[in-house]
Amino acid sequence: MTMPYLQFNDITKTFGNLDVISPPFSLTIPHHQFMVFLGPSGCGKTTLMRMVGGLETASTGMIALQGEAIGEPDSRRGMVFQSYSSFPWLTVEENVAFGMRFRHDLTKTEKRDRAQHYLELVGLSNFAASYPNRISGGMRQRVAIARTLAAGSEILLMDEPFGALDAQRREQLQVELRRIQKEERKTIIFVTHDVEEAVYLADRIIVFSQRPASILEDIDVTAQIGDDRLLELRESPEFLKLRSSVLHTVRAALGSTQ
Ligand SMILES: Nc1ncnc2c1ncn2[C@@H]1O[C@H](COP(=O)(O)OP(=O)(O)OP(=O)(O)O)[C@@H](O)[C@H]1O
Repeated sequence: MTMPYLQFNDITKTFGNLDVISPPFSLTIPHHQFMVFLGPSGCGKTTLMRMVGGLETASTGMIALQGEAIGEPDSRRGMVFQSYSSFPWLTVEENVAFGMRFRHDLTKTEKRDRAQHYLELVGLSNFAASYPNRISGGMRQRVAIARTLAAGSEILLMDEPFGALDAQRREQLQVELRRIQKEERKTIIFVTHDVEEAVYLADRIIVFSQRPASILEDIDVTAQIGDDRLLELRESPEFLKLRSSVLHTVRAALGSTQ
């Protein structure tokens, strides 16, 4: 039997008197899966993600990565949040290189090559020497993604990373992220409120109930719309059908009838 890659084993979480994850939450995420967590505000998605990152501990239960309990944050698990705080006194390339500061296995030249490779991947080669306050919010988000990839994280934990972007940049980054995830074979947990974004990006969507969070639905997106996410797919009948059914599930989670 193969070892599960990332496994939530009977997790519960309480903050004081507040039950955030309950009943015990269990989920297995295979290697290289693009997983999207979708659910009402405040239901506990971020808390679950922070647990994978090692920033929060479960009240009961365990999260295991390849059979080993998750502990302190390390560079295997990289986090990208909605608002990225870059260092204004470092260039774009230096900000990306900063993600590799603990990679003592890499020489200075290798770090530089890697930084350039990932900047190219996110389409920012021409801005390597720019300073963060001279580029747009969307570009800064790409810097954050490049930095996390350059660090060599095999799991990307992304908490509404595109939330603050305008629709056009958001769509562009969705396309790029999906491409990078497939090319680099990353495992991603991506939190969003946006159903369209969820369906476009995900191999699989977990829809959460209101707090305390439990799984309302586990949707195999790839089985329904395939692996190849061309932009045109968003207008296809199968995409629209799935989007509408996910929307209904999310509305049901909020307790409204329509
Ligand atoms: N450190 C903490 N101490 C006390 N309560 C907390 C703490 N962290 C989170 N909570 C509470 O736990 C609940 C779940 O929060 P969480 O951020 O995980 O939700 P979420 O589903 O990610 O919400 P959103 O989509 O709005 O970001 C919220 O009610 C929040 O106020």
